[in-house]
Amino acid sequence: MIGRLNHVAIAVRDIAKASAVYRDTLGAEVSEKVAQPDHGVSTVFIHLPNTKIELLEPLGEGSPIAKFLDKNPDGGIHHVCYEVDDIKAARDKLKADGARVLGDGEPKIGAHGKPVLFLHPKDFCGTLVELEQA
Ligand SMILES: CC[C@@H](C(=O)O)C(=O)SCCNC(=O)CCNC(=O)[C@H](O)C(C)(C)COP(=O)(O)OP(=O)(O)OC[C@H]1O[C@@H](n2cnc3c(N)ncnc32)[C@H](O)[C@@H]1OP(=O)(O)O
Ligand SMILES: [Co+2]
Repeated sequence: MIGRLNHVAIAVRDIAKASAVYRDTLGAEVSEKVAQPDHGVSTVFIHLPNTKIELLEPLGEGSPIAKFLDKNPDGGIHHVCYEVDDIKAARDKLKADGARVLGDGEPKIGAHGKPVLFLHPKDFCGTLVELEQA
């Protein structure tokens, strides 16, 4: 069902500082910061030849990455995002198999303008999984 690795997300407290590490120390191509108010985060994408790194910084009250950063104050890998051809078909199969789809279960539009869903980390080897429609 899952296809390409779309991105690996890293949660950070200071996205400007993290962007500088990737741009200046690691020599990567780094995008501008974009606010994603529907998701409670700001994002920066690092473009690598075979995938992307998504830097996440909390935005507003009740950000979904706030607790994660409380537990991991230096930041850390927050989720992996896999592409699927049909996100609603993937959701329905995963639910039928007993996996927990987060939120209200309806896809939201993600950072790439495509539908995304999140799956509970306890059902996927301790890793929060994002699905993005290819
Ligand atoms: C920009 C848009 C989009 C894109 O297009 O790329 C994005 O990436 S948005 C990214 C941010 N959005 C989300 O993360 C949405 C989904 N997340 C959630 O619904 C919640 O954050 C959560 C995963 C259900 C966690 O809930 P929370 O209340 O924050 O924490 P808990 O303490 O209740 O966590 C329960 C349990 O799970 C462990 N956990 C939490 N987060 C992670 C994680 N990222 N990776 C691995 N494990 C995680 C947490 O430690 C708890 O475990 P125990 O302590 O053992 O109970
Ligand atoms: Co993501």
